Amino acid sequence: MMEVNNVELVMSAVSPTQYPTTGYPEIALVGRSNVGKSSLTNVLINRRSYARTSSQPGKTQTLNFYKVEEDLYFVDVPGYGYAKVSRQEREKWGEMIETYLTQREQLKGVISLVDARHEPSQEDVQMYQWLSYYEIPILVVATKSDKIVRGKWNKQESIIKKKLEFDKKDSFIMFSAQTKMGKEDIWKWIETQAFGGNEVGI
Ligand SMILES: Nc1nc2c(ncn2[C@@H]2O[C@H](COP(=O)(O)OP(=O)(O)OP(=O)(O)O)[C@@H](O)[C@H]2O)c(=O)[nH]1
Ligand SMILES: [Mg+2]
Repeated sequence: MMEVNNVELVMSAVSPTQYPTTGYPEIALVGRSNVGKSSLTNVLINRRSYARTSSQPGKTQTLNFYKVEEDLYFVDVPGYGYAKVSRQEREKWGEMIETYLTQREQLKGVISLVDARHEPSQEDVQMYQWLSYYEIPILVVATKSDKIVRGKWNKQESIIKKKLEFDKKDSFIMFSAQTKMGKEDIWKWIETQAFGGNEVGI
């Protein structure tokens, strides 16, 4: 697992002209508002509260590029499914992330977060199907697993995979930002996508 000492939020971007130009591989995090994207980012980079987490959904409004060492970027994508934004804002959001996800050469994979407790929403399914269509490597992370008893993890995994029409070529990991369960496996997936399996930075 990559040992992270240095992280920097280098850019909050809304358009391609603002994306970083260093050329490092990028891993994006997507999921509905409040699902735990910022919390996962913080666990991966060993910070308690580097990426802003909030109990108020819809806090993150831009593509946030976190530079991890001189190796890669995590891109925190603003959450979908936040009801209180206007249709116009939603359309703008859609355009921003569609442009990023379909046109960014440096993008090596997407971590799609779902809530471990629930069947994925229609928007979760749409996002997963959409990423599949563009042949983007996907890791589905079922987060907040600390909120369900261990005995139900397998059942929840089946429910989530069935609803998403999960493809075997993708990966699935149960995670908790509270217990950090799944962190090492998520790092392994990231390193494989970003560097073809060669560990760096240790
Ligand atoms: N128990 C538990 N709570 C979590 C976990 N992950 C996130 N949370 C909580 O869920 C809330 C939302 O987490 P964030 O990480 O801010 O969610 P986000 O997806 O970044 O939300 P937006 O930026 O609004 O899209 C916060 O109160 C977190 O503390 C987890 O694994 N377990
Ligand atoms: Mg966030």
